[in-house]
Amino acid sequence: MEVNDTDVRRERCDPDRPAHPGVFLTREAGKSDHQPAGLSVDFPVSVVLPAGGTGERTGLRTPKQFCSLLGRPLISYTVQAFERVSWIQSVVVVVAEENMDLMTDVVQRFRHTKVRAVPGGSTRHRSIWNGVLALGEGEGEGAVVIVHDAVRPFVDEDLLYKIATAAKEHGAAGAIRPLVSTVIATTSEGYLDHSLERAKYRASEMPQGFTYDVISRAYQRRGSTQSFTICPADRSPTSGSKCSESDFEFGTECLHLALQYCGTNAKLIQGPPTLWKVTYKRDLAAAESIIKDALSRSACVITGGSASGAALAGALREAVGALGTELEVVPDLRGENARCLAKEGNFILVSVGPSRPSEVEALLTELEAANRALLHPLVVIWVHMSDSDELSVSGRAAAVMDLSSAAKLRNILLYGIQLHPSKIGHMKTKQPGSHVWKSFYLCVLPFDI
Ligand SMILES: Nc1ccn([C@@H]2O[C@H](COP(=O)(O)OP(=O)(O)OP(=O)(O)O)[C@@H](O)[C@H]2O)c(=O)n1
Ligand SMILES: O=C(CO)[C@H](O)[C@H](O)COP(=O)(O)O
Repeated sequence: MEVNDTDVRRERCDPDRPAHPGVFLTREAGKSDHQPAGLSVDFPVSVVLPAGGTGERTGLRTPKQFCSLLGRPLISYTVQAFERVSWIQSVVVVVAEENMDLMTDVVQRFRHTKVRAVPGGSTRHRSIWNGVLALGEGEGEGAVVIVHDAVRPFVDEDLLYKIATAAKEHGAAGAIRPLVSTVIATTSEGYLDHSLERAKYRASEMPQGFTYDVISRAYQRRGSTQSFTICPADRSPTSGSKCSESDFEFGTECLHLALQYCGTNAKLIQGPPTLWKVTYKRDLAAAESIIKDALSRSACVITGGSASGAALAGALREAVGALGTELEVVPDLRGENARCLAKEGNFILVSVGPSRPSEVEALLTELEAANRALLHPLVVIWVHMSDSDELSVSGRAAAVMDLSSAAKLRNILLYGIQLHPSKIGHMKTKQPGSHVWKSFYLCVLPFDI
């Protein structure tokens, strides 16, 4: 999926206009290698992810948060988005009682480390409140709680930081987006009653952040005798009233509860278009394609150290660079180059001359040891250029096919491409994108797909 520059520019000029839904970056669970330099907070931050819904609007039997995107449940992507942020201490995922085992399995399979699952309630507000209660007062004074729908997987650290620090300062903060459609009120007979001036309103999105004091008091039930200290952000709560059963049953907005019952005016922060919530079945397909797109944006090319391998890799880099994919070329994965193992992206192994499936085997072993195919399928392409007339019908092709079948069981998709120099022509002397590169693509022979 391409982000159209014009859309992005337009959004920058006119914040009231929504643009393209955008892209996101994934990282491995528990790792924070992408962390923008210097982001840290000096107060505890925990997260509540409500994931206790049934996803009725998708029309699917499986709740959307457990639907699989590239072999991994949606909830795992959302958890990962928080887990990779070093200054977030813990994540409470709230799931329906009957899905507790499923969630435990997700946590184990994808090796999530900061996560705890607790049972949800019959509505979103009840689930969120259960999550806040599970955090407990142990969170302590001054702690910030971020609430985020489990079905909004594309949230980045920058925004989380802005929300957390604004919540700390103002008591509550929430992400907003410009409205896509005008909001109108209807009469009970189904006629237009009035319409709202679109530019004055915003869509309330997630994440939202609260000091622990504010969120705890916002959810205090009527009739509850528990007392809370008054937090600094407190101004004029509505005549001492507390959250009603009707709020718990029909409410859709935590920021509203903070305003109504703590007198806290949330600070609003415009977030990126990627905050959109997976609601319908088509959103699952869109989320998967965004993930796929992000995963195919970069790859590491390993040349084996030969000059011919490096030349082939260089030509490949220029060609795919023109298509928007970034290639990092290294001779091997030793020493400094081992950093490529920790980076997002796929792998291309280039070899020129005699075929050596053992090189491929060694790479697969390294990738497996680094857990590179744990969170999503990893693509490895072996590009082999050989003068030999014998192209694919050979013992070595069979060997690669065996490797490919074994790799597939480990979530690695191995593809083999054999190039024959006589069919490629003067590849090195031609510009990327020229007819020679077209023939590069045309003369590939897959060992196994
Ligand atoms: N009793 C509930 C209902 C909803 N949620 C969570 O709140 C988030 C946003 O809600 P929504 O998109 O409405 O999810 P569902 O209620 O599952 O969807 P639907 O309304 O289509 O049934 C989701 O992560 C959902 O799992 C929850 O934790 N507990
Ligand atoms: O945007 C939100 C809060 O501001 C919520 O995600 C939204 O209200 C959830 O509503 P629903 O569960 O009905 O989709």
